[in-house]
Amino acid sequence: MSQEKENPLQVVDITAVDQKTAEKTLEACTSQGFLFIEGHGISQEQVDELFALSKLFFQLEESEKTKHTIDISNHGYTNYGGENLDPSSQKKGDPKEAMNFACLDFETGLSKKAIHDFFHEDPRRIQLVQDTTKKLYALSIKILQLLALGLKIEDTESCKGVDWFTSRYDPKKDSGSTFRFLHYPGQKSLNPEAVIRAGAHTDYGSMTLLFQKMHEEGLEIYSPVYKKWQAVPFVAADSARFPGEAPPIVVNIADQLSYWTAGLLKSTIHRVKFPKEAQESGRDRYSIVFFSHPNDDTLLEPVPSELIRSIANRGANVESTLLTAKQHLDKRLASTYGFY
Ligand SMILES: O=C(O)CCC(=O)C(=O)O
Ligand SMILES: [Fe+2]
Repeated sequence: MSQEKENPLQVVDITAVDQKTAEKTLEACTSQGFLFIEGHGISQEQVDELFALSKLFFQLEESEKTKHTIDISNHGYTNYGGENLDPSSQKKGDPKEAMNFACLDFETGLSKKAIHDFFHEDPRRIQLVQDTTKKLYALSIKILQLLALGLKIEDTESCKGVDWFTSRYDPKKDSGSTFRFLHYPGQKSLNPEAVIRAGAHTDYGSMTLLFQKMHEEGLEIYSPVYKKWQAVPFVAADSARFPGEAPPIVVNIADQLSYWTAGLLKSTIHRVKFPKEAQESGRDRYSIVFFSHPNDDTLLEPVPSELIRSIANRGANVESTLLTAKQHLDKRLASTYGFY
């Protein structure tokens, strides 16, 4: 009998940027707001190295890790309880730690800010971070092109429809994009039903890409389709079709793509819990995440598309005044970390 867990999400092969792939991607983003992508071209070897690097970093002494504590630009290390993703219903912060690389320059793949010494101790570490950052940026650009094709965004004087999103993604200009290592320590003694590892939230950027590992599940979405919590399983790589490639990457729509599309694309609520198996094994969860954001000065206005005009009057952001990407991010970070 198959051991495979049920998967409520579509797995889309994004090798080709064409209308067929665009429509499949759009369909997933307008229903669950979450999907898996394969044909992404990132190797298993690279992902294994990333998880090994992340584990090594989190094994450092607390006093070492806190040398680069998270700052107002969302760059640096945050330890247990430092971040509260659901401040309205949780008093305490989340039981997790994270290392963020923010203020990214996508031509170099480096942060414009200082990075913890650990990543410079061996040049291979920083090269791995840089190379991955550039690849994840390129992948998010590809997905944005697919979404623009799926939405049939119209050409304007200044920009072709297919480039509407990506023209707001100048690699040198400031953005809220962040590359992040996450660690949720296993806690055998806790009641799995009661313990949330990352509180319910939507993401703040335009989309998020996420790597997770086998036997370290815990991510759940509040399905806009089924109106209930659904577990996101680990999906193994299809090595016959994609030799050497890492497993399918989880992609989710975040707030800014929802604003841009008057709510047509779903910025789905999600959280991380201790599943029963993790409770029994006491196993930690490691995940690696890329939050893709447009440039700070981008206005979150509806995109020029008939599909969006036809729903604009019932969209999610109809009553709100238009924000820029940076205004939106600052608002969300302020409540997450208790800034200001
Ligand atoms: O670790 C995960 O699976 C989810 C992380 C997450 O949702 C976030 O950091 O926004
Ligand atoms: Fe998230």
